[in-house]
Amino acid sequence: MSSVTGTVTIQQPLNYRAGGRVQPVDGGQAEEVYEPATGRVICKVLCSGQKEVDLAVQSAKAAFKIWSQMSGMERSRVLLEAARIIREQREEIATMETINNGKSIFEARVDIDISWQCLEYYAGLAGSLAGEHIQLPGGSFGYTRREPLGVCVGIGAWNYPFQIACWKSAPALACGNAMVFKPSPFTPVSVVRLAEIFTEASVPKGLFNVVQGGAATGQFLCHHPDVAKISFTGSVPTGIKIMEMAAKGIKPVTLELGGKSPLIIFSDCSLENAVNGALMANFLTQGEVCCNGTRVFVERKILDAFTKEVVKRTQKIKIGDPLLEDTRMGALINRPHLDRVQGFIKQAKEQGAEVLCGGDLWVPDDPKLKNGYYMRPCVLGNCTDDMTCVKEEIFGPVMSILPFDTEEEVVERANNTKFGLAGGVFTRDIQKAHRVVAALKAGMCFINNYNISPVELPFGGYKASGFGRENGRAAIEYYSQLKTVCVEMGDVESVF
Ligand SMILES: NC(=O)C1=CN([C@@H]2O[C@H](COP(=O)(O)OP(=O)(O)OC[C@H]3O[C@@H](n4cnc5c(N)ncnc54)[C@H](O)[C@@H]3O)[C@@H](O)[C@H]2O)C=CC1
Ligand SMILES: C[N+](C)(C)CCCC(=O)O
Repeated sequence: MSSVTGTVTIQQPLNYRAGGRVQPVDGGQAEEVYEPATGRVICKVLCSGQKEVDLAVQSAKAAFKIWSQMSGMERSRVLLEAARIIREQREEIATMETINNGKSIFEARVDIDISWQCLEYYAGLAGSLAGEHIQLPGGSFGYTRREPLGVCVGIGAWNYPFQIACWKSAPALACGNAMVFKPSPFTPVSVVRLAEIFTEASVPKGLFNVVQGGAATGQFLCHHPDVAKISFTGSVPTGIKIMEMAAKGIKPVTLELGGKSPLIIFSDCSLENAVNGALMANFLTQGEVCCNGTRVFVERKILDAFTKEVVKRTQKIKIGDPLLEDTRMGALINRPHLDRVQGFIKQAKEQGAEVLCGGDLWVPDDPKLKNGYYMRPCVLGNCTDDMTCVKEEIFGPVMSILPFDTEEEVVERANNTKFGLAGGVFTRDIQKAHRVVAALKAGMCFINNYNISPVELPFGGYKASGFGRENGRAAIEYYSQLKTVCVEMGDVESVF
């Protein structure tokens, strides 16, 4: 693949089943796939119908029979090999991700590193997944077996296409499950590469399959009787629908949904670290990150100093061709989304917020980028808790600054949201730091940093941000089930 923006087209089929790329046997509605940096169509994706979804599930079911019988150590070796191949092909995968998503190559490389680290981590756990032995009276005993669930479905969002697929498939496969994955129709490309890598690493054919499509394809997957579990990353409204469908089949679900997370900056922080943290919390992947700390609460004493510095640094963010080495912000995912983000900024102004920098469209000099979906990262001042920009997830590069006076007040305001994905605090006072994160109603909290992703740590939400966890040991619980075996060593003492 040539790595120049504006040149790539993709011809190969984007479904993956039984160990190879295939065209779907039914459905067939074609959706255009864009390169956000240029607005160019790079391919068309064919949405899968019910028959194709069934074939993918049957293929996974057949592979499950083999994979689930292998030992954890055997599975570990295969996953380690997949991690090695991803590492080896890091540049090619990151380039593909940048072309299809619009994020900078700098960030895409980090995403791919987190992806292979995730596979390595679960490969490491696979060999030690086990039940326990429990002694009972008279020499009898019981034991538990940690068993896989079967065919798991993964449904992904478009902001971290490859990484989301790894966060779901790595623990699923480590536990002995098979998977059918459906990426967002906006970013169908890189996940098929992951499927090929699993095959190259010698998983049984059909263990990891990809079906392409939107809501209709997703519904066929969720309703399929042979699907044992659904892990979903996406918006709250779709999460609700997924849970309703899962309820009909009594299928367990993991929901990684949206957020409107607070970042609390106390006056006793290191200002430089806090400013860096606020940029990390708001501007990765053009702000299209579920756990972003978009409500930046700043203690009034340092409001001016913090605001001045954060605006200065935001204005310096290099926007441009995402495949260039020095670009730090690329293009948003598509035109409707860019318009939506612009709409939030317009509404914020109408409601009394002040645009301290950015928020307007970025107009490139390079003619090949002129139809790309760029905007300047935005900092909003003069915000209040009741404004739409402070309440709703914007999913774009828009930070809202909110002054506060006391710890008690800020904790209450930080928790005053339907969401609960993440939260952060910057302070040098260790007691205060731990006290405040303990009081935050959010699943992923950061002290003196933000938006880093060690795969060893569980990630997931409270409240409307969902439930279940990805990463860390915790994810094992969501991809396995316990069988209890009770063993009698004596005679049966019948009641009858
Ligand atoms: N908590 C987390 O880990 C993350 C959450 N998100 C959230 O995702 C949203 C943005 O992603 P989008 O792709 O726009 O979300 P979305 O909810 O529109 O779509 C997510 C996925 O669900 C599929 N889908 C849509 N309707 C469906 C249905 N009725 N049945 C089955 N599948 C269906 C889509 O095709 C896509 O693959 C944001 O709200 C963001 O906060 C995004 C990334 C990470
Ligand atoms: C990698 N990280 C922490 C920046 C974001 C992960 C969650 C998401 O998929 O939005």
